[in-house]
Amino acid sequence: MVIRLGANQYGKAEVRVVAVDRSGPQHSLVDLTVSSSLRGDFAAAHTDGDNAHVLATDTQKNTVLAFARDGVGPPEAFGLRLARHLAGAYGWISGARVAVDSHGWDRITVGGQPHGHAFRRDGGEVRTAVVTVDGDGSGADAHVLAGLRDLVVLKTTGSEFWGFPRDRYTTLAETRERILATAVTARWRYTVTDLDWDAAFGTVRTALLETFAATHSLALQQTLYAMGEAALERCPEVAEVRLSMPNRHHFLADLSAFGLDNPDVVYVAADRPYGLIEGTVLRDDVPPAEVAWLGTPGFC
Ligand SMILES: O=c1[nH]c(=O)c2[nH]c(=O)[nH]c2[nH]1
Repeated sequence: MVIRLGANQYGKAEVRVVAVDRSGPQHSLVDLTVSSSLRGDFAAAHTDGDNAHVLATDTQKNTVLAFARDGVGPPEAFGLRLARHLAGAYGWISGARVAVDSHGWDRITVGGQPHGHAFRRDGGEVRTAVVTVDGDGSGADAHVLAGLRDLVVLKTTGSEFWGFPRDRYTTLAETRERILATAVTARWRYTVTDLDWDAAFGTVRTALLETFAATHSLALQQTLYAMGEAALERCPEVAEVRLSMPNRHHFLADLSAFGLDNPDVVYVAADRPYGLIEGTVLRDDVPPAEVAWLGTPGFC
């Protein structure tokens, strides 16, 4: 029997970095959580404790902070800079993955005027980017995923669920009227590495939101597909969209014990369990790039 080291990667997870631009009277800030992972020949560190190939995770953290000194820009661009640098740092490093979560802040309004240096955290939604450089960081081997998570949406009508099979365990009533609510996690893969990242992100996010609202839903699965389809239609640089959408069930409350009817007014917002609807929508004329998704946990 031979025991050997299999796939491995290592890096610094969740470096929290806030970079402030004070160059004008209206300050701006970016608030990031950055995780780096390196792939390559690190066998000796595992088998012999030989750290000659180990770019310390502390160094990786410092690199994140140092790179933020020069301005950050969109998370995709920051991830590309970092991943290219890390992948090219030493010959034994064969690739780098950098994940960047961007936390939004809104300017506080005082007396109707946007304040220059006071901000309010803008809810739970997070913009995400994952850059993978497979190779020495020089170019064509880079992949960019953009995305978002915890985009919480709800519609009060335009959602039905019926026509599903019934067996001896089925109790769910068919419905032609229900609340549809979810917290969208989405990641999409670009076919390019040079793009107006903020504009493309805005296009896809708007496509997701508008389609959630506009689709008369017969199932969350149908809404998911329509959202992915709209993203691909509106952003030609996107090859595939992966979506994970928990069905945040809202059950009509039974008020009959109180002698009250309930004509679609009062709902119990259930916490768990929840349906979990996940899917990929993709162009079939673009080659897959599984390396872009390596290390991305869960469905997307
Ligand atoms: O949109 C839905 N899809 C399902 O698969 C499902 N299953 C369920 O119980 N409710 C729902 N709703």
